[in-house]
Amino acid sequence: MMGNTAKKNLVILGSTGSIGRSTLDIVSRFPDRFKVLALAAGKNVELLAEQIRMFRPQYAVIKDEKDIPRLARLLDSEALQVKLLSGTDGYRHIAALPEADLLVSAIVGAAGLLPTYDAVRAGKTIALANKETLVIAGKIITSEARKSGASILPVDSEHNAVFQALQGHRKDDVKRIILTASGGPFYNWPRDKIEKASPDQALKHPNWSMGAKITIDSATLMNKGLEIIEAHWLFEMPLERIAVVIHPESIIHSMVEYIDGSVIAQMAIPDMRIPIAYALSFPARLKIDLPILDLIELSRLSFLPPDEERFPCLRLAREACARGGTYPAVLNAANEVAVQAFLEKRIGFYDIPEVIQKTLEKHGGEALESLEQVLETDKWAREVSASIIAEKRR
Ligand SMILES: NC(=O)C1=CN([C@@H]2O[C@H](COP(=O)(O)OP(=O)(O)OC[C@H]3O[C@@H](n4cnc5c(N)ncnc54)[C@H](OP(=O)(O)O)[C@@H]3O)[C@@H](O)[C@H]2O)C=CC1
Ligand SMILES: CC(=O)[C@@H](O)[C@H](O)COP(=O)(O)O
Ligand SMILES: [Mn+2]
Repeated sequence: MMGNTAKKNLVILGSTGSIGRSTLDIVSRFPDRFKVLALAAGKNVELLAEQIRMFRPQYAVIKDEKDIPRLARLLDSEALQVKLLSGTDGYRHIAALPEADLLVSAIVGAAGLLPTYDAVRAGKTIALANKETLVIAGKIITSEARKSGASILPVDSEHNAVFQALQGHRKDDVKRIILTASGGPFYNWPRDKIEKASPDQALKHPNWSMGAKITIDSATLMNKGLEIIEAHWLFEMPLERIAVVIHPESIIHSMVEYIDGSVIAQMAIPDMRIPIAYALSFPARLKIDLPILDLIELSRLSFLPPDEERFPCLRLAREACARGGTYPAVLNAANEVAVQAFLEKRIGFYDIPEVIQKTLEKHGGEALESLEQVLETDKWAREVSASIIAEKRR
């Protein structure tokens, strides 16, 4: 039982990533409020070792077992008290530790699904950054959360904004959710220029500093497509009542429109430590020393409609959500494969939506019944999209 003065025991999946590092920045500012129980990284052994030395968790997990000896060598004898685990079993073990109060789910991609699912089944509070989990298995995750009593607190800036704008209001009074999108680096580029965009250009997000995968998703607008599906599950909102507006300044992080015409927006500087702090401390707020939002200096905020002709991923995501069942899992897996291929310069920018569309066209589609089915669909879609890419390169 958490008292007012008890520290929250945190498990942080993806601690070496952009969200993980921002989370640890917040934790380091509030040593009286939070204790790091477990950390989990992918391959960044050096950074994980540094984090272990600094935060002294009881558990740490790395993806490959073969990296454990190198990780152990980087630790001093005191830090070596940590129990080192590896792989999916390790992530799943720490996700459901009985002594954990809150799990930060910040592994990128479908790899975050199983540990997040375990935390949900264990009835934990989950600060959810890993949107892919809800995209591919939203029905299963939300239904398990209802059964176990798990709370899912959104970290994704738009969903965190919507969550804030919903506080103190009646769900029945909501007319629409309006998600803002920066539009990415290419929102005002013509199609023929976007077509030749390089990974380096796509990785230059105008407002946010994030991991490579989500940054490319922002450039294609697939990020907003995934966020529509995420909002659909998180807020039980029908697809047709989730709108997207391009807002290049990323100051309004999203809005809720009510039946009386009131629109409640959450605004802040684009810094993920703000939504992370809110999720970590909800319903309280933490006093964080960050630059203020200076509206006079900003002077204007702008809004434009999204262009699905230049950014077809938005349409593909909406269609996959409308078709439902296993389609969003196919969309997500094909996107992960295509984004990786783009980053490795094996395909061009507009090959991303093409690969996703072709993969979706090959899919039969089933009603979503089980986690196993999600994993099988994910595997199938990865194989199909990889073969479409291989065929294109022949
Ligand atoms: N960054 C942001 O501002 C935002 C991110 N999100 C979401 O949060 C999640 C994380 O994003 P972000 O922090 O940017 O991503 P990063 O790429 O910066 O970090 C990803 C983290 O996941 C780990 N990881 C990668 N692959 C695997 C794997 N197969 N198994 C286990 N761990 C793995 C990485 O480990 P390592 O580096 O050690 O290999 C790293 O710790 C994504 O789902 C993203 O959509 C949502 C809103 C905003
Ligand atoms: C910070 C965050 O939540 C990201 O999802 C961000 O919103 C990406 O920016 P886009 O609006 O460009 O997708
Ligand atoms: Mn977002």
